[in-house]
Amino acid sequence: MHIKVLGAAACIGHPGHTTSFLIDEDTLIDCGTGVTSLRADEMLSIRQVLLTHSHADHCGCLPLLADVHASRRGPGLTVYSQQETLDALRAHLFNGELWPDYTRQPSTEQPWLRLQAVEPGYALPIGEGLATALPANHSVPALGWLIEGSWRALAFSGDSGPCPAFWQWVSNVPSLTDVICELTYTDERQGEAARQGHMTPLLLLPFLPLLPANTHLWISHIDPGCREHLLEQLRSEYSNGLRVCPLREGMLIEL
Ligand SMILES: Nc1ncnc2c1ncn2[C@@H]1O[C@@H]2COP(=O)(O)O[C@H]2[C@H]1O
Repeated sequence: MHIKVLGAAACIGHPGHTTSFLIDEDTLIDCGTGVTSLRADEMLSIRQVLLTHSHADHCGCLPLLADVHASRRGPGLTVYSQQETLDALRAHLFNGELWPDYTRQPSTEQPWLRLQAVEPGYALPIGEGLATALPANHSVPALGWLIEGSWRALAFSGDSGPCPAFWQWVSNVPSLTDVICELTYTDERQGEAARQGHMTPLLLLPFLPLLPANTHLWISHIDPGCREHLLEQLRSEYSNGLRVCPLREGMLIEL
């Protein structure tokens, strides 16, 4: 299995795209603006979206992706997320006003967009691997996702402030080699991080010793105003063998 980073930024603005990762050819984690770099035929190959939460930087391109399937008579998509997130999609995106209700078109029995409610622990076979919903702690209901390939496993925190249940979970995955963790603000902005359900280096620090020493820690969702300072802060506060790198669009992670 391979995971291609289509978007990992907190905001748009060239060259940044918001969160979207493509797993093999048919599965997306989140549907931020990163998905717009795919060709239409690649979009038609996507069959499922593992959605972390309802904020627009993570689901804002879902109406347009569903429209590619509808207008080109594609196979349609299934979105997996918590019930609250799916309710928000129905109420605010696919409501017939902001966008056609593709959860009921062309028919309620076989719509272009199918919504499947999941909770942490729900496991879904994808390709030769497994995707499992993980707990998260954000300003709206949110999930992380664990992706287990044949040999290696990657955990994604989604947007989340401190969430001990997430870190306990991933530290018990024997094949874990990679963690993508959001780190939005520097320590000086801990107040905003707490209000919005985001991480700073100091908030992340207590969880890092739970990871195997050679884990790759990829940082996503960095506020563009504090990128270099934030990475310096993390490296100066934690220098204990973890390989820490900012996640970049276009990167491929093999599992
Ligand atoms: N009080 C607030 N709570 C949550 N998000 C906020 C608030 N004020 C501003 N925001 C912004 O809204 C964004 C929603 O998505 P994010 O959580 O990625 O980042 C959040 C902030 O950039």
